[in-house]
Amino acid sequence: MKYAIYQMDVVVADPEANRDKIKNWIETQVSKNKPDTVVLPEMWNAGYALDRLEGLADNNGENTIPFLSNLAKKHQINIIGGSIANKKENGIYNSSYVFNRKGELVHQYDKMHLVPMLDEPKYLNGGEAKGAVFDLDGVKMGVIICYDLRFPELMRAIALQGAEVIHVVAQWPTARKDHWKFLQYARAIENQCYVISANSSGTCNGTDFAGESMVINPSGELVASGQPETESTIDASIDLSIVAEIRNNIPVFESRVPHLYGE
Ligand SMILES: NC(=O)CCC(=O)C(=O)O
Repeated sequence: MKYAIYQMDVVVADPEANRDKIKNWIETQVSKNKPDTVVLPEMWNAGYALDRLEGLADNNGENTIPFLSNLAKKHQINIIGGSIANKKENGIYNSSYVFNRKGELVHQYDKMHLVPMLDEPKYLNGGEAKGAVFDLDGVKMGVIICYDLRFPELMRAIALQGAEVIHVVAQWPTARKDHWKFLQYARAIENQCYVISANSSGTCNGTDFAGESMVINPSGELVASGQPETESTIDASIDLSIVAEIRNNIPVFESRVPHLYGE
């Protein structure tokens, strides 16, 4: 499966400009490399303009869902749609949508762990749906959002449901870039799955975002990565046969003893 990852400089507080950027970027990728799957970063509609989200957030995906669905269908690509600020009945969420090649919405997820260091708990509601897997081109996959990466329980739950590829969509700051990188290696190794991330670059309210989006294989080897702090595209192909191979050689899932973990 061929991937193109958009390590995007999100235009703060300008959803229309960001939709234009994404449309142009997808059209360029399709004409250049014909990817099977593209990945977008976190909060790409508004960035971290949290105090202005009342006016900027989408309403239950009413702009984002048709926008991404049409692009997926038109170009026959899968889209891991990053995430957006999204207004629902009882508040604003950080919501992710995933579309298959037919433009069908196959998965949605609201970020469950809100990041205190970026003030999310003050402005957003946390999602309450259980982590779940979806299917793209016959492959079981998952998606988590940025700060979720610090909670191994969530990725483990998704891997236990059979995910072979887990995406991390992010706006992770440069200030903690080593955590960003090492946690992704750890999650890939412990869950013996591909970890594929799309981080943003650029700056919002004095916070610089790290870039360095990554593709890590189930053995913990780096397949591809983006430049630090620079808008760019990461192209990578993944070989799914490695997942079964590593899971056979080091049978971590069979060696688990959950009844002894005191949960
Ligand atoms: N957008 C985020 O969730 C950032 C997470 C972060 O800054 C951290 O975990 O550190």
